[in-house]
Amino acid sequence: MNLLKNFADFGLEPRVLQAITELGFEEATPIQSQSIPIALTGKDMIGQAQTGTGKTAAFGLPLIHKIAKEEERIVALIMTPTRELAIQVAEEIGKLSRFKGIRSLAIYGGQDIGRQIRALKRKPQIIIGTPGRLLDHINRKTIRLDDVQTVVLDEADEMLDMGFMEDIQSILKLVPEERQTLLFSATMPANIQKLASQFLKEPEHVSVIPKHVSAPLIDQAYIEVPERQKFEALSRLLDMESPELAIVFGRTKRRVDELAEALQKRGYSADGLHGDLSQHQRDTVMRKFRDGSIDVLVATDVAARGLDVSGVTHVVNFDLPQDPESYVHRIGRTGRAGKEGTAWSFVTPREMDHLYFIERVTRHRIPRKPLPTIAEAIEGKQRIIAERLIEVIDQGELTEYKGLAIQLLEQYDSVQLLAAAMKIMTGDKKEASDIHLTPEDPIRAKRRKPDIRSGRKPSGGYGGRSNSGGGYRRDGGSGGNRGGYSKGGYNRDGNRDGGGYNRDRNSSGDRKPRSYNNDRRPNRGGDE
Ligand SMILES: Nc1ncnc2c1ncn2[C@@H]1O[C@H](COP(=O)(O)OP(=O)(O)OP(=O)(O)O)[C@@H](O)[C@H]1O
Ligand SMILES: [Mg+2]
Repeated sequence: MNLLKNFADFGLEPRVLQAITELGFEEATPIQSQSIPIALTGKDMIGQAQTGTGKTAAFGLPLIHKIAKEEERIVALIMTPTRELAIQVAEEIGKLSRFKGIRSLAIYGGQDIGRQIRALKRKPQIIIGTPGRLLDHINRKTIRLDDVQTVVLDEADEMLDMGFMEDIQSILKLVPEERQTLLFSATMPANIQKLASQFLKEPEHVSVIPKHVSAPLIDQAYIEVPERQKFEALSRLLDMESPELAIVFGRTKRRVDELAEALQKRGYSADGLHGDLSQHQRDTVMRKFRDGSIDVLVATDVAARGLDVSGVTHVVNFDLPQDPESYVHRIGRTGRAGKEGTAWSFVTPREMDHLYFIERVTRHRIPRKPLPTIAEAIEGKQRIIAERLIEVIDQGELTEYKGLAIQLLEQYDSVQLLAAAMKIMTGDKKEASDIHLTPEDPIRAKRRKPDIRSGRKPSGGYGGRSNSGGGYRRDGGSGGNRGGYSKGGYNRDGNRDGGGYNRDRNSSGDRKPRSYNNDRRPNRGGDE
């Protein structure tokens, strides 16, 4: 197959190409090369490619190309499992359709419905929404789907897993039969076939799974650590590596709250994100993380899917995820768009079997790494302080401090003075004795056939690593560096629909089984 890499060769209209150029996309990623021509023909398709390899534009560009600016009806519907993802996808669609003047709108729970109804009056052609709130609008007759020509299910497998099957069924019943349906995710567990056979017509399958991992973009490792030492391990890792931005995944909402608080006590700039926060709180945390006013985002799996924040250099699984799919998506929050990233997982001794299970399903061996020593942590912290000092010297503007500096140097030794300044900069972090984390029970390995995940291509694997086959060139090649592409303004994050939903444990610590039952359905009461 002769794959096109140049966006201009797809026959996309000039105003769409202009947006692509503006975003700094120099060439199409493999999933884009393969999907765009198929999507343009109007056929149904299933697209699978690794995290961070541009699936949004893969379905977004053909959609935008086809819609006429004058259109006043909703002709395209994109569904996502979480609110932040709806917001983020809407942002990306907005950027890609900017010069064409297409109107798109995000519709999600937790936001004032009146505001959404007013925005709908501006006649958007593309709706990006979470299933619950979409149904709400459909019932209120504020959204009509009679004219929808294209439906996209982003993170389709997760929507199933969250119990959205019935909602999706109800929504799709209202969309004309002769529509085009596209389904995208980095993971395709076997149950996705059920959804596909029900909603898609003779779909083309596009699967970009690299055969050889020449240079993984995500450096994965696990650290065996007893439950009660996890916090110390995390502190040491953060000190040693000083991530630009890090996401730390915890199993439950309670865990996230406690961990975020503990990190703050220790002087880290951290905050928590989970489904029990108000939408306003969720938005605020995400905005702070995006603009760098916090460096550590502690989150439940609400942040595992689709979230695209540039500058995330590290992902830490403070608690191992239950599902291998979740592992793949969580670590995929780093190593995106050709950038490198690091992903560590804490594994308690009793969870080693579960780690092997994740390795088997993802077909990737995760190397073991020793717990960083205190000396390494201190060294890391000091290195960062030294770098900061040098940066400040380079910036100049020190005149007003110089007088006092000279005075002090007359009385004290220079090394001693500098050491004292560095000690202050290190911050006065509270001891671990002040930190309280409720222990989590170990996750037990589930039985599942290794092949179950891969849908059509059992020979593949979705080890959550990008490489030459997966996406971008990492050697400064044209795809690897997005040049002047903006870091994204406000909310471009992922997030779950149901505020009360928890795949994690609820605050009282009960484990929610990961199966289809009503308990696991998003609690939309008061949320949608
Ligand atoms: N052709 C391209 N060249 C450079 N950057 C791109 C290109 N296409 C998309 N991107 C950027 O890459 C990043 C990741 O894209 P996107 O979020 O669509 O990934 P994804 O495949 O959907 O990942 P996930 O599985 O985690 O949802 C985004 O910031 C996007 O703007
Ligand atoms: Mg995505």
